[in-house]
Amino acid sequence: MKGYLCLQDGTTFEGKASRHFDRNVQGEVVFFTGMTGYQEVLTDPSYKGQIVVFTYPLIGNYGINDEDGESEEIQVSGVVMYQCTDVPSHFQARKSLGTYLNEQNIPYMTEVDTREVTKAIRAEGTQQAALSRGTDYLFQPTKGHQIQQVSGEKIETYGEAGMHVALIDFGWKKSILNALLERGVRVSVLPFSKVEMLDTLQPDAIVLSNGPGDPKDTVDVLPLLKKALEKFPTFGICMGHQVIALAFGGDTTKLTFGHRGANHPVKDVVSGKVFLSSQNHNYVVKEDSLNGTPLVTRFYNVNDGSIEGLMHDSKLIMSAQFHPEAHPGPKDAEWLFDNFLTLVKNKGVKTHVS
Ligand SMILES: NC(=O)CC[C@H](N)C(=O)O
Repeated sequence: MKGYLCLQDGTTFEGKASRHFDRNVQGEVVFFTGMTGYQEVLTDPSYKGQIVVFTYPLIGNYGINDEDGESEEIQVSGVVMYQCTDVPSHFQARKSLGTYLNEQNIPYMTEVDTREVTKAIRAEGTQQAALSRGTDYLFQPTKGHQIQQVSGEKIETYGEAGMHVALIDFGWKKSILNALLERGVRVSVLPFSKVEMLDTLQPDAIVLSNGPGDPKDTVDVLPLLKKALEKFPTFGICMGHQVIALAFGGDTTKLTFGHRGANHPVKDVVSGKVFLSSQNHNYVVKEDSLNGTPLVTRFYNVNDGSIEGLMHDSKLIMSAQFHPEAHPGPKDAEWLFDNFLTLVKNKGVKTHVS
């Protein structure tokens, strides 16, 4: 059966529709360039509501396992691939990717020229798109604020003892929690709408999580958050990084087409080193908006020069636009967790160098 990926600019792509192609889905269309990591991408809450195009031509070859989910369920609205294998091969594989998508009623398309789709997105920018049975899909107005859809409602605690970190939940990935637990940290996951609870929790440090949609959706909590940032050592990851910039009076803007993949080079201006990073974002901090704020740029993207991380000029506040927790992608930036936790332990103030 035929299916169509319809972009809002009128371009359409034909492909083969999956078994559960019985409802049209609309979402922002984005492309991910990693060769592996599809399970992590599909379950990462930062992808909430998006239609993901995998540019690598063969997806699903190691199946779906019990370990790699970043949350309990698939978060994307639809998936577009060139080829999706029905016969996975891996000792941990529990089911095929197609079965997993069908079980959760997520429509997907195969036999799509994903290179052509990617070229269209690169030329015209990230936009709304639909998976539809026909080419005449009628676009609906979009409803914002995806963070509310993925952020939890109550405080959850993990780990027994050790330094206490509050993980502010904008839609956290399991790998961020794991990176902290592996380092002997006790974690309280705190919904972003309950930031005022930090005064009761009195953590040793806070980590601001990743999350879906526009970082400006957090505007209501920014004044409270800024007070917390000035009080507790803070590390912001992806949306958390963007929120730190906004809280201190910086600004964010949307890239024409975001960074999503496992090999984005980032330069650390402190060490002069370049490393590869895992990325998934549409928005970036505007460099000129940092003038007059206490934030300075620590990391740059080597490809397009955009800001990849910040540090505060006098407090222990640091951030990364990329994903040091990886999953998917290289672990080359994992040292940032060690760096941050060591600085917290040593009450590091000015130096952010490991
Ligand atoms: N992974 C994230 O936290 C993404 C942040 C934000 N939603 C963006 O697209 O830029």
